[in-house]
Amino acid sequence: MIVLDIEKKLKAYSGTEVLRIEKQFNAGSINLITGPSGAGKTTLLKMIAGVIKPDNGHIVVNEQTWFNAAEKINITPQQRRTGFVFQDYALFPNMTVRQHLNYATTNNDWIDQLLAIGKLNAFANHKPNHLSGGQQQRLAILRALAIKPAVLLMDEPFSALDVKTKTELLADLNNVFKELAATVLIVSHNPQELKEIASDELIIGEDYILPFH
Ligand SMILES: Nc1ncnc2c1ncn2[C@@H]1O[C@H](COP(=O)(O)OP(=O)(O)OP(=O)(O)O)[C@@H](O)[C@H]1O
Repeated sequence: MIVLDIEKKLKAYSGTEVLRIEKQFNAGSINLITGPSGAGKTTLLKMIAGVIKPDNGHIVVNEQTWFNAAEKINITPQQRRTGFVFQDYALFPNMTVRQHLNYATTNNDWIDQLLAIGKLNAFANHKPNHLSGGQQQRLAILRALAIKPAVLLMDEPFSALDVKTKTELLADLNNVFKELAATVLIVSHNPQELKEIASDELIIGEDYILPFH
C-alpha cells in the first residue's frame, strides 16, 4: 500500500501554489492519475520516486517510511527502487535495446519475456535513434519493468502508441503487473483507455491546489 500525505510548493504560471495530496493506493492495484496540464501529476510521481522532495508530510510504502518531513526521513531513489517511465523516455543514446534491459537485470529469460511483450525482439541490437517513437516508448516501459519493481510509476506511457499496439500491450502488461504484484500509478490524459484495468483514480484538480501565503 502507498500512503501519501504530502505538500509541495509549485512554481506555477500564475505564481506559487501548494499541491496538497492525501491519498492511499492499495498494494497490487492499478491506479489512474488524471488532471489538467500543470496540475502536478509528474511532480507527484517524482516525489514518490524520491527525485523531488515534498515540503511537508509523509510517504509510506508497504509499511516502510520513504519520506517523513517531521522525522527528517528521506530515503534515496535507489533505496526506493521504483520503476519509472518518463514522459520523454530518458533512454541512453549509446545503448542498444538489450543493453538497456541488461543494465537493470541479468536475468536473460526475463529480458526475453519483456522483449516479446514489447515486440522488440527483432530490434534487440538497435540503439534508440534507430527505433520509432512507439518502439522507444515501449523500451522505456520494458526498462522500468526490468527491475521487477514493487512500485511502478508511469508518466503518459502510451501516448506514442497506435490503438491496436496499445490494446495488445495493455493486456500483456496487466498480466505482468499481477505477476509482480506491483502497485502501479499511471498518469494519463486519455483515461478511457485504462478504465478496464484501473481500479482507482486520483484526479488532481482544483481541490488539490491551494494558494500560497
Ligand atoms: N521541482 C519542482 N519544484 C517546484 N515546482 C515544480 C517542480 N517541477 C515542476 N514544478 C512546477 O509544478 C507545476 C506542475 O508541473 P507538472 O509537470 O507536475 O504538471 P503535470 O500535471 O504533470 O502537467 P502535464 O500534464 O502538462 O505533464 C508546473 O507549474 C511546474 O512548473
